[in-house]
Amino acid sequence: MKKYDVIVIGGGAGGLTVAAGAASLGAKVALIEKNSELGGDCLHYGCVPSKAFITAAKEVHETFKSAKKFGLKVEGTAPLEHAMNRVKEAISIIQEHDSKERFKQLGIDLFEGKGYLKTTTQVQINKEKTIEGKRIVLATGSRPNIPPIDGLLEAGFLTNETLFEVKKAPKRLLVIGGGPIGLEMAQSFARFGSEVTIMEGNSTIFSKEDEEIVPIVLTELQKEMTFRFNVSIKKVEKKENEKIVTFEQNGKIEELIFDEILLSAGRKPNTDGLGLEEVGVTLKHGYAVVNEYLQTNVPTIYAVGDVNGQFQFTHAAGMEGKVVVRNAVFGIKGKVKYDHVPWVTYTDPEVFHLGLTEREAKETHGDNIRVFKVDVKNVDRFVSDRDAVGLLKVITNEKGTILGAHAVGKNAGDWMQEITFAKAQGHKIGDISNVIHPYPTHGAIIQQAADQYWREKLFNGWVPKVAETYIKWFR
Ligand SMILES: Cc1cc2nc3c(=O)[nH]c(=O)nc-3n(C[C@H](O)[C@H](O)[C@H](O)COP(=O)(O)OP(=O)(O)OC[C@H]3O[C@@H](n4cnc5c(N)ncnc54)[C@H](O)[C@@H]3O)c2cc1C
Ligand SMILES: NC(=O)c1ccc[n+]([C@@H]2O[C@H](COP(=O)([O-])OP(=O)(O)OC[C@H]3O[C@@H](n4cnc5c(N)ncnc54)[C@H](O)[C@@H]3O)[C@@H](O)[C@H]2O)c1
Repeated sequence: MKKYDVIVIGGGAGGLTVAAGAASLGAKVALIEKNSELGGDCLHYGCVPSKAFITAAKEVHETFKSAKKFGLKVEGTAPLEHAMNRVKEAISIIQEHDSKERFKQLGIDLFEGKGYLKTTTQVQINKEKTIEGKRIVLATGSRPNIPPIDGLLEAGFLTNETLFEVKKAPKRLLVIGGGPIGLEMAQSFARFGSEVTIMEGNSTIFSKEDEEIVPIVLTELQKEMTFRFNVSIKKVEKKENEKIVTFEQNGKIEELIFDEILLSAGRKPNTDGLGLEEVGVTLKHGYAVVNEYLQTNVPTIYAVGDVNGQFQFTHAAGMEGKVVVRNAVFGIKGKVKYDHVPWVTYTDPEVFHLGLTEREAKETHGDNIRVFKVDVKNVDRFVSDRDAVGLLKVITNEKGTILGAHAVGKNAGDWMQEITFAKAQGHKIGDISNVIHPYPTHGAIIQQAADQYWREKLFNGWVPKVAETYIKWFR
């Protein structure tokens, strides 16, 4: 039986980081992937195709908007096929980074097939070959959650795994679930001409976001699609090409007809059929439970990425992968820290999230917090670009240490990155005031928040008193 230092099961964002990191540091690594290509969900059915689709849709939207502004005439509906071709092109270009050749050149043994844990150190591939590893890293990701709605399976639906194969935008599209997948894709389909309805079980969208950010983005999204909140979908019936959806909202039963359904109702971990329970790994709601070292209760088995149910983002999987390389390969006990993990929802306008919301900061720090807000209307570049919808919020403690930062606005994901750096490096909000921001950039909004901190200090602290005395004396 072939022996390895590390066996990685799953060749997505998390697994590839562990495999490449461990191999480049000299460990003997086996990587098992059930699909014919590496890259996982992010590359094939997630971040990459969705962002290519979003950009194509944004271009179509901007074309109509700009034409109207300039009194030009643009007619018709953009063909969805062009966008889907772009999606394929993006995948194939980025696929080269994750090519099998690249990983083989790092000395990694690649196995195509399904991994199954025979023991706490042995993995069987496709019930044929068995290999042994000192450490095993689970990086098997997640898949769409399919809620038990009567008739849904029979009526058929799209998920993130099938939506990028669609050739023509459905006329009436129902999106079940108003999380990031649903919202990003709903807006894109709307921009290709679909009449989109989002049905959400909760009373709002963006439930993890700061409460002042949510109404701003919701108001913008409502201009392009219809939202139904507090909905319980009872059944779906297919009649010829139509899907009849019966649902309850505010105690009232209603029926609506759609041409297609997109399911974006959360994720399920890929832990079934892996033999985890048999070797004693503890699961919670199907996710592999890990400690702060990303180790399961079985000391030889670690878990990174979506499968451990912590932060379901590519950059979080990558960060966790690096922690596991240290812990599983070198035995240096490094703890995983999520305090500085930001995320962005790529709706238009975008929503950026880092750290505590104002409500969470109040819960943990009481009244000893400061909140600095800048409306994008007060930032010249947003005004001159006519993109003056949005808000920045930075939440600090009394001393100016950044606890959280949140923003909604055009390309917020890009211009907010500076604050992630500041927070991660332990810089205080006031430090940003000394950073020169070229005029007129969108990023200058962060400097404006930092300037507020100093203004508050100057006008409320000991400085004005000293200054007053000094000026009197000086005269
Ligand atoms: C539509 C969509 C958009 C998204 N957009 C973003 C975004 O913009 N930014 C962001 O940060 N995140 C985004 N995400 C989330 C991101 O895709 C995931 O968090 C990320 O892919 C998780 O990486 P992973 O390595 O845990 O899992 P994956 O990338 O899913 O990789 C798991 C791999 O394991 C393989 N596998 C599973 N079981 C086995 C087995 N038994 N044996 C062998 N191989 C197996 C799978 O085939 C897969 O290749 C998006 C997700 C979706 C669905
Ligand atoms: N931009 C990004 O970084 C990005 C983009 C897409 C996805 N992701 C990642 O993927 C994860 C999964 O995204 P998601 O949108 O599928 O999941 P989600 O869990 O974030 O949201 C699912 C939504 O569906 C609702 N829902 C569930 N069942 C329902 C039902 N039967 N009827 C009506 N509503 C229902 C839930 O209340 C929830 O609001 C995200 O949490 C995120 O970590 C990230």
